[in-house]
Amino acid sequence: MSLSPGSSFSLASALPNDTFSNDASLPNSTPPTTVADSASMNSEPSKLDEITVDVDAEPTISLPSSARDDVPMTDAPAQDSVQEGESRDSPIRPRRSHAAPVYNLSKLSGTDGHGKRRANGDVISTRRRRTLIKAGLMEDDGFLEQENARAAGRSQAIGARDSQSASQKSSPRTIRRAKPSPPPRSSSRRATLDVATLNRMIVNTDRRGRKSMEKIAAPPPQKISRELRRLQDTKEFAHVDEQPMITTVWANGKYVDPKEAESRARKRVKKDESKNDPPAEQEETVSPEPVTNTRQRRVKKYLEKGLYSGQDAPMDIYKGLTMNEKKQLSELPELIPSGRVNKIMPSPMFTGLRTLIAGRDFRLPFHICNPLPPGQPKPDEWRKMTKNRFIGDSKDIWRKSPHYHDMSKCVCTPEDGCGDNCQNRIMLYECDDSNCSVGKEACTNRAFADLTSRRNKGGKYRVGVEVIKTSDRGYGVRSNRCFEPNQIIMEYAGEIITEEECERRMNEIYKNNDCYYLMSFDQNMIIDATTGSIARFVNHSCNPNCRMIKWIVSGQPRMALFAGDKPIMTGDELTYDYNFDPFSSKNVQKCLCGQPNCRGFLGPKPREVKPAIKTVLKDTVKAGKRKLQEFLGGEEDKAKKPRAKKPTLKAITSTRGALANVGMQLKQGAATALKKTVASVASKARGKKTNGASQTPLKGRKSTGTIIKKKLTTTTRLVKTYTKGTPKKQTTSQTSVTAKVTKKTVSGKASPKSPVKKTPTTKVVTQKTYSSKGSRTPASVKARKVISGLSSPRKAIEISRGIQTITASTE
Ligand SMILES: C[S@@+](CC[C@H](N)C(=O)[O-])C[C@H]1O[C@@H](n2cnc3c(N)ncnc32)[C@H](O)[C@@H]1O
Repeated sequence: MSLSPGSSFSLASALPNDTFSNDASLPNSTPPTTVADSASMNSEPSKLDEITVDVDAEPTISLPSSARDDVPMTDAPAQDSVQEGESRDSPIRPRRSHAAPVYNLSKLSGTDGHGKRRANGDVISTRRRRTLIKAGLMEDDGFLEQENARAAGRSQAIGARDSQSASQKSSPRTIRRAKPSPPPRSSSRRATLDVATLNRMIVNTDRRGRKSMEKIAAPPPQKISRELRRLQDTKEFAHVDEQPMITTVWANGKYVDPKEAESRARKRVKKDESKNDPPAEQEETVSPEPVTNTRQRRVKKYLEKGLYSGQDAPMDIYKGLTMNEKKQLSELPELIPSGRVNKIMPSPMFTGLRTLIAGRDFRLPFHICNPLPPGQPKPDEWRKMTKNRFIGDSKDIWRKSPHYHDMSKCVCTPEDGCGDNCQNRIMLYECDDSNCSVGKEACTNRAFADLTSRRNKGGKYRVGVEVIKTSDRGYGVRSNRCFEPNQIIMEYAGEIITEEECERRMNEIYKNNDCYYLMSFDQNMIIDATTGSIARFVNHSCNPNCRMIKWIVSGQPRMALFAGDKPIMTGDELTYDYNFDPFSSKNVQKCLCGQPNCRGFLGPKPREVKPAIKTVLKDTVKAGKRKLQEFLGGEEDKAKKPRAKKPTLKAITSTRGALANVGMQLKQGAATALKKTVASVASKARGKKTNGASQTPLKGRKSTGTIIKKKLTTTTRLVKTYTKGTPKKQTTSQTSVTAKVTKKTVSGKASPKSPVKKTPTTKVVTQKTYSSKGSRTPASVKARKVISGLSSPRKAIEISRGIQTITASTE
């Protein structure tokens, strides 16, 4: 093998400390097999061998094809080169003639001095050894040549070769090529590289190429999970099915038997065939071709005009609209006419254009609880509290003040169920085991207990209310469910404070507030629900659907919001009449309840009613007196005079309802209000009975006469109360209380003036207590206190500033 002088390169081989496999330990045991070996064996140590490669002598570098077939590709060039330089017939060489060429790469690359790796039992040479089997390097016989040529001045080598071949061949191409090639580059980056570097480059190139080839040939194994690795040798992994796979077909949740399906399909085909079969005479002529799929595709029918047929979009959608509506319409991009007329299923919106523009409120079905999604905004200052808490001196005052234990006791029977006639109910006392013998199951006068158990069960439906943000009145409360008339909804709970504390808070803490949450309570104390229950968010309305009522529960007064006389539907905003006392004109707030009877501002009930009441009262007093006279006279001279015809009333609904009606009648100024009231009570009672709305069993009700008497005397007493006392402060509480007094009177057959003396029953005793010690009567105390509070000295008035008076609550 020889290279032209110009194209020769030096092949450095590590000779003295060559780390070639056996060289260090057994120099003679393994004969040199490569150029490097032979060179190293025959040359002086630490001397670079210079191998001259003749680039032009192509046959010497690339084996003849015949020879290549016989010899492994990797070995051929090396062997050839050996054959050239050495004796092929050497007794030692042939044995290893097929060995791959080995290069001492560390030596070649100059990294032989970098370090050594010690192995057990090895005699470590002083140099690091690195063996590279140049397998594949010579696979392409032109590769080495090209690399060498490139490294040692490719242009020169190729030029030389080209010129030679050009002289040999005379094809036009070769002629063209024979043109004088540009002079070889005198300086090239690679040309100046030493052999070691070049070799390293060759090796690297080879390694990279081989790797990439390997990658293409066999992509790197994908990472598989441990479980799969364990399964690798299983048949399942290899997708080898030992048993035949049974596939089942299911349609509409039913197993489809393939045989059955097949037979059915066959039958269907037959049917179709028979349908499509030509007449018998033609049958003979038709060749028996196999029928493939004779089923015809069904033609789809589209509905051109459907539900809204005849409601084509108007060409001029602005026609007939007002200017404002036109403007609004033009702002709705989806309604801008596109020019296309929708002929298929026109939308009904074209007929409801106005509705679409204006929008329309709708009401959910009554049984749908549709709570707001969580995360609604809540006022920062609100701290929720579901039970009353005494603050400061209020506790001591409360302790010292009279309590209401044993002040009312009902005599209902389980059949009565503590209905409308229940003494406790009438007195606004909640029944419990201490004052009611009917029992938990049958008693229907345990609203607060019911509320507690309902809330304890939890859930939005049971709570039944939620805080909403109104458009103009701040927060409000709406129902999440339906409530029956007079059903308890929620308790108004908060901090119970004294008047002094209230005043302090008003002057110091709430002085800049727009909203007040102060409610007149009991014993001249106030519930401040700034920290309190949800009920504090209930807004005012001049035509409310709820009432705030104070009840005595286990001897303690408690306030709660109750549904009014009408049921409350899901989604209704809950309101009650604040009967607000703004104290000064500065505090007067505009009422935004939007009711037809709105008073225009948040304030007490109008005083204009007074004269009317006075007039009415006078008349009513007269009428009442007359009635009473008649009644009492009738009682006394029963035998002498025939009694007035009694209405056939068997039950009444509630005293409160009746009295509300009375109030209404008084406002109308009718002197005959009494009669009408009685009539309305009677009719209402009848109605309730018919409808079954009342929870009171009718069985236990007393005689009609008694009930009517009660009502009659009630009215009388009411009138007297107003006449004697402070008619301005008419309240339902008063009426309720008065009703009791009257009832006593009736049952005791005593005069209204001295009901106590003539009350023989337990009921009467209780009532007597109230009437004789008016200040101790819970409801009357409450009512009177408020009344006196409103007309009391300045301080009291100041304190009541912004307080929703109890009169409002109990209405
Ligand atoms: C007890 S708070 C009711 C809850 C209050 N809306 C809130 O956002 O907290 C009473 C205050 O609500 C407002 N309010 C209640 N009802 C109103 C009505 N009908 N019109 C105007 N404002 C009302 C007034 O500012 C009043 O002082």
